[in-house]
Amino acid sequence: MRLAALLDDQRLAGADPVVTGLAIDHRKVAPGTIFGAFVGERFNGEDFIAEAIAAGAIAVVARPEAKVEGAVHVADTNPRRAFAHIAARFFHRFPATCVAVTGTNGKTSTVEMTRQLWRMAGFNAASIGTLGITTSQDSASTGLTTPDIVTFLGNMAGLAAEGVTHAAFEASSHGLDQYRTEGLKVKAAAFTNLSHDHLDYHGTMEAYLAAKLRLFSEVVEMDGSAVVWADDQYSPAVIDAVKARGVRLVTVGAGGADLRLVSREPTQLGQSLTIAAGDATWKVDLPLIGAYQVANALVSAGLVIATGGDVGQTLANLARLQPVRGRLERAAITKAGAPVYIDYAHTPDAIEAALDALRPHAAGRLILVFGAGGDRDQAKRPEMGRVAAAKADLAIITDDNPRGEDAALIRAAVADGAPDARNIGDRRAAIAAAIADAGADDIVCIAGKGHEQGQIVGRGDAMRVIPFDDVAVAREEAA
Ligand SMILES: CC(=O)N[C@H]1[C@@H](OP(=O)(O)OP(=O)(O)OC[C@H]2O[C@@H](n3ccc(=O)[nH]c3=O)[C@H](O)[C@@H]2O)O[C@H](CO)[C@@H](O)[C@@H]1O[C@H](C)C(=O)N[C@@H](C)C(=O)N[C@H](CCC(=O)O)C(=O)O
Ligand SMILES: Nc1ncnc2c1ncn2[C@@H]1O[C@H](COP(=O)(O)OP(=O)(O)OP(=O)(O)O)[C@@H](O)[C@H]1O
Ligand SMILES: N[C@H](CCC[C@H](N)C(=O)O)C(=O)O
Ligand SMILES: [Mg+2]
Repeated sequence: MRLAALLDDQRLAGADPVVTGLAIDHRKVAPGTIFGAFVGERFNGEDFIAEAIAAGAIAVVARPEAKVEGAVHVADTNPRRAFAHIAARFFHRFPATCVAVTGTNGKTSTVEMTRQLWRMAGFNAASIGTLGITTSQDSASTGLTTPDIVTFLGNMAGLAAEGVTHAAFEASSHGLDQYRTEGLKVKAAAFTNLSHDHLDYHGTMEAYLAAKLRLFSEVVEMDGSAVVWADDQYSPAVIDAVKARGVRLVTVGAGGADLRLVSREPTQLGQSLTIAAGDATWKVDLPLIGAYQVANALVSAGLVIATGGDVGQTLANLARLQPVRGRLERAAITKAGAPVYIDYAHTPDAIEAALDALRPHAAGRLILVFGAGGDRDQAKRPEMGRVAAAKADLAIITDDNPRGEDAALIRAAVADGAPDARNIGDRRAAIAAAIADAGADDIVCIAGKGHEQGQIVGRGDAMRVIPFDDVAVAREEAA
């Protein structure tokens, strides 16, 4: 592809070079690359423009005030957005139906369930998010929920080339704020919920909400749909944004108009749901426990239906959903007979949702092992402690990716909200203590790491990932 066509600028037609690729890190620039120079948290990408051009960059997308000599300066006051749109034109072929999910909790679960429902309907479908890239054949990890824009669009184009027609992706608030999942046509966007997380980055709940709302007010296609979980405190704000934009609104939940949750009864292996859609009422045996899984399943069904799925078939297929890795996943039964669940809860709200999900299944006590990540939102730590103290019968605070911080100080901050909790830094020892303490009627919940495969310690060059898998450790300690 040639630069003039890509930038849609005929003035460049004279000496029109071939674009070979795109990069946002100057160390990845090769001859023929378009370089995106962004002002970040740690670095100013504009400081690397000269080096990028020396390495062969033919154009630089940067703010108007940036100094660009020896390459085309694509000046834009919002270079991240401009770059995303150029990158989308470069990769150009994406799955025909792409949908995005935002919210504090439930994004990974929802994109994965959406993928499964599409697959059951016979489509070649994929999901992209915290679990990496998942198709029916394959799964590959990417590190971040939403990696950088070049990786994201490159992956999406790769999926399309493999024949994937339907893709669901997580739009994290960081990703939305930094235009990391931009440029391709989003046919439907979903909102799950909003609660305390990532305030280290966004500062206030208002700014955090605003980052998420952009998915509805700017990103989703005008002829697309917004699927909104209706029962969250912030649902009205999202619905207002959807109405202001004028895209089609689909609401789901007890207060939903399109898929209305009429009742929910726990069964031995899951829950029996009654769902009203239009004039019809459907009974669904969802093979998953917990109110939160119902929410994610209904949002997924909403996305599938909003993009053309049959209502009856989609709701019937909910009965065949497979559990999502690390989301209330039962890993083991202890010698005493207590089930051990692994969950990815790492916010106050998620801990509450996970414990509420398990409570009806515990004749005895709920034992919780949990911790908070380092170099992330500090304000959520005592809140997580408070929810744990209120909702668990025994809480054990342990380490969860201390990163560059002193692990003992992170645990102390959590303990501020849970003064009676036990404090066992070593995660394996904490899991072993919970398992040893659990009686036949008790349930153990190990929260915070879900599918993760390592304990992250240190920062920068000193960062190390020590292999650690909650599921494997729970099985070993329960054996
Ligand atoms: C706070 C944050 O989100 N940071 C992300 C962001 O960094 P940034 O734009 O601030 O980048 P920076 O490091 O200051 O550098 C500025 C620019 O200079 C460039 N640069 C920098 C150094 C250099 O030598 N050469 C160079 O060209 C960089 O590529 C960048 O474009 O953009 C980078 C590239 O896309 C990301 O790798 C980085 O994620 C960091 C590692 C991170 O930990 N992010 C987490 C918090 C995150 O994003 N998490 C969410 C999950 C949220 C959830 O699901 O709950 C996610 O979506 O994964
Ligand atoms: N709809 C929901 N409401 C409340 N809590 C939920 C909901 N869905 C999931 N959770 C809780 O949040 C945890 C993480 O779920 P999931 O990975 O699906 O969310 P996510 O939004 O992708 O998280 P992340 O921000 O880390 O990417 C779950 O293990 C569960 O404890
Ligand atoms: N996507 C989440 C993951 C947190 C998981 C938890 N194990 C931690 O490290 O805090 C985040 O970036 O905040
Ligand atoms: Mg996720």
